[in-house]
Amino acid sequence: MTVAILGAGVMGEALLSGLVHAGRRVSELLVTDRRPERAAELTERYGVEVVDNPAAVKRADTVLVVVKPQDMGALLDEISDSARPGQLVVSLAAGITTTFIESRLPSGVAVVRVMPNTPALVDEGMSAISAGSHCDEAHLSEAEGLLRSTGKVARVPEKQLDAVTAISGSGPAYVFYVVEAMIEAGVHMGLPRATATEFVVQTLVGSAKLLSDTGEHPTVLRERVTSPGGTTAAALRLLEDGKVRADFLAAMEAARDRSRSLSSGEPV
Ligand SMILES: NC(=O)C1=CN([C@@H]2O[C@H](COP(=O)(O)OP(=O)(O)OC[C@H]3O[C@@H](n4cnc5c(N)ncnc54)[C@H](OP(=O)(O)O)[C@@H]3O)[C@@H](O)[C@H]2O)C=CC1
Ligand SMILES: O=C(O)[C@@H]1CCC=N1
Repeated sequence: MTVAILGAGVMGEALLSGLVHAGRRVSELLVTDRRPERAAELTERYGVEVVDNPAAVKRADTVLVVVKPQDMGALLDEISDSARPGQLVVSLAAGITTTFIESRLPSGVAVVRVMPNTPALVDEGMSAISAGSHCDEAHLSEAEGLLRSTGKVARVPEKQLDAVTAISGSGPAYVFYVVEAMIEAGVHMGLPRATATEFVVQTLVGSAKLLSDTGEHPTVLRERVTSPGGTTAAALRLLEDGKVRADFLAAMEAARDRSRSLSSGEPV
């Protein structure tokens, strides 16, 4: 079974590396990229064959499309003549609907839409997948199996994908933003940058493990840290006064709205 990855950027490489680590034979993988030097880099790193987009689609059973949303229209036009009914096309592009993709490919091509995230690079990704209109269970299971090599996978109705994009697709960026802010705070208070970084990163890793291993609600875990009249309560009061929680809600609504607008080709 041959799998082609069209677009070998951040997410394309995460998929490639996940598939290779999961034991998929390199001889059954193909990659494409707009910049030949990037494709050559991946050949050197993974031993994978680089071809052009139409050739990749002709040779592959399953095609993973991992270009930016703004590049999807042109790419689909380029591969349309090479795609065939029954073939599976899996799109990872934010905001691009299965209807948009299906309308640009021959009828009968099965389309699955995925929203992954960058922890896929370390096999700790969270991917949501949704079926297009010509998909059967075998297509969905196939897509699920491919994504599982980069972390967890869950099926969601496509109408939830814009919210998922806002929460888990963009989510790592919010976490890194908070980490940056905490490190800067440590530096402001006189800690060496390396010390602040080590303490913040391990606090993040430990807290994530606590959430995931115990399954406890974050409110319970937060309350356990917050001693009456103590240091945490003093910090949290400031965050509440600053409406940080409300800002998070508004920020993620902005991400969801941007995801919704991408299919219509709204300019950057
Ligand atoms: N990064 C993330 O956290 C996430 C990204 N996604 C989605 O994944 C997709 C890819 O994102 P990301 O990997 O970050 O983006 P990148 O820009 O890193 O990767 C896209 C790659 O596709 C190449 N490309 C563009 N057009 C073509 C084409 N016609 N044929 C072959 N290759 C092409 C680009 O080349 P060039 O460099 O020349 O532009 C680039 O190397 C996006 O649609 C994004 O919405 C989804 C969830 C999370
Ligand atoms: O910022 C973006 O548009 C992409 C989709 C989700 C994460 N990165």
